[in-house]
Amino acid sequence: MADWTEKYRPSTLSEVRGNDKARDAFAEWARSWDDHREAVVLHGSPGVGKTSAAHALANDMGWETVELNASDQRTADVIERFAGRAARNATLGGSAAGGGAGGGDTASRQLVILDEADNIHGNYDRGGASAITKLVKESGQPIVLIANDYYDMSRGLRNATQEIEFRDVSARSIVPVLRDVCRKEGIEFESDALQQIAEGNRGDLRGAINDLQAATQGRDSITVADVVTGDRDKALGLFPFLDAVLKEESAEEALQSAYAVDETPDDLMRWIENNVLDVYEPTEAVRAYDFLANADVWLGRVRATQNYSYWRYATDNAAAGVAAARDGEKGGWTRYGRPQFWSSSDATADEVVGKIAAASGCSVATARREVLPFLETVTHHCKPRELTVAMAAAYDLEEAGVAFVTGSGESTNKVASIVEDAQARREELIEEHADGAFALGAAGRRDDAADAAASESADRDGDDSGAIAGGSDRSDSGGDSAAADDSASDEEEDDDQAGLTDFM
Ligand SMILES: Nc1ncnc2c1ncn2[C@@H]1O[C@H](COP(=O)(O)OP(=O)(O)OP(=O)(O)O)[C@@H](O)[C@H]1O
Repeated sequence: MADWTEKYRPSTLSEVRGNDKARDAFAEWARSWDDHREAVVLHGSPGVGKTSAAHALANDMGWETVELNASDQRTADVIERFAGRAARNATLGGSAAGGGAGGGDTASRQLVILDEADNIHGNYDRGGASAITKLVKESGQPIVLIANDYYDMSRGLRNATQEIEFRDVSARSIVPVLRDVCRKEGIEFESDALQQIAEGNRGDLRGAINDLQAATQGRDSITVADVVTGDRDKALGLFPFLDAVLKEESAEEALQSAYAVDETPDDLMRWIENNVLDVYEPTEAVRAYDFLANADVWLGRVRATQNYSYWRYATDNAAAGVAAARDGEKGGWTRYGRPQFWSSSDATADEVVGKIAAASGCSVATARREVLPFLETVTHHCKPRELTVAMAAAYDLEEAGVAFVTGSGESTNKVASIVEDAQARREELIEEHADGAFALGAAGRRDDAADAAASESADRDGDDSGAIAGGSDRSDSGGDSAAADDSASDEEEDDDQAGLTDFM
């Protein structure tokens, strides 16, 4: 079953509904691009047609597109390689003569589309943010930045761009889109049912199309009674929920059940994923995995952008999609298994907080409650990288530990390279400690050059015998690092001081 939001994505600007003013302004921006050469920001809520408008415009103009998504790693380097090259690829005779419905230069124009431009601080590294501003200022090709929240973009970027707001799509504009979809899919409808879906989606056309698809799954008509609204008032347990999705309920009902379970979409998806093969036939499972993969993409976007409004698209796919992948209802009893990652992630969590507690001299409870959330925030997705390396070195974390704290995938190259650098850093620190000890023994005084890192910790120890006491008297293995020395020395007064300086 194809995803209707993709199947019915507008292919020309005239099919983008409900934002006529924005659409006209956008077309005008493109037509006059050779005169002003500025990038444009399309901003507005999720699912109102910004990305569709960008692709539709390129189609209308006969321009190619180059797209860089939030899920791509958008460091300065990557931006330069992908977008920069395209953006600077201006033709020598780059004027807009001929070609394309809008008169653009089809032979050479490339529309550079950058998604999630408002997430520059949270998601891009610093190099990425300034690379984008530079790109926008120097581009030889038209650039469209897409953002949910215009004012989350840096002032520099805002000043360097034009701006077009996409408003929430009114129910009045959503209903005809739903009607068109029904006609194309051969589905009879009660107008009130479509009206109800439109109103329930508060301006989000993508959500409305998803709901229509869920509600009409396996039928050829839709009535008001088919459109379930409102949450169930009782929280639903996980096992009844799995029965609902994998065995009993229609797509629409399964979606409502998902809303009634008191779990995040990430966890729901893992439960479903972990159990689907015990219930589904192979052909059903193939279809179900397509939806789970989609759900995973949306969850990735949530993690990358912290935009939790994408959660519902993950739920649409994981619950309604997986239910729709089933051929009819199923019976019987199934021993549902708990997703395995939970126990291992609990074990990893215990190990990580144990290491933090040992290195910092605080209790495990404090490490869990006070220090870990702080580390999770400052090293989210391994950014900034240097800080993540320093943290991994300070607490001697393995890949599972780094992945757990940062929320990055354990098997990624990024995490592996961070752990490698952290180990190199620990070895350097150990060597530095040894040098300091040697210098002290040979010369009878502290050698300035001997140990910049160890001197700080040794001095804080208040122990002039220096690096030897600071470096090797420790019984715990984490004591080799300067960070462990720092924190252990201060443990009595302050056990929640695992600040940046602790492991820098
Ligand atoms: N204004 C619209 N007209 C027609 N279809 C739309 C419109 N807005 C959304 N859609 C439908 O919803 C889908 C998603 O829209 P699109 O990706 O363009 O939204 P968006 O505003 O870019 O959202 P996001 O910020 O989440 O990327 C489209 O593929 C299309 O099916």
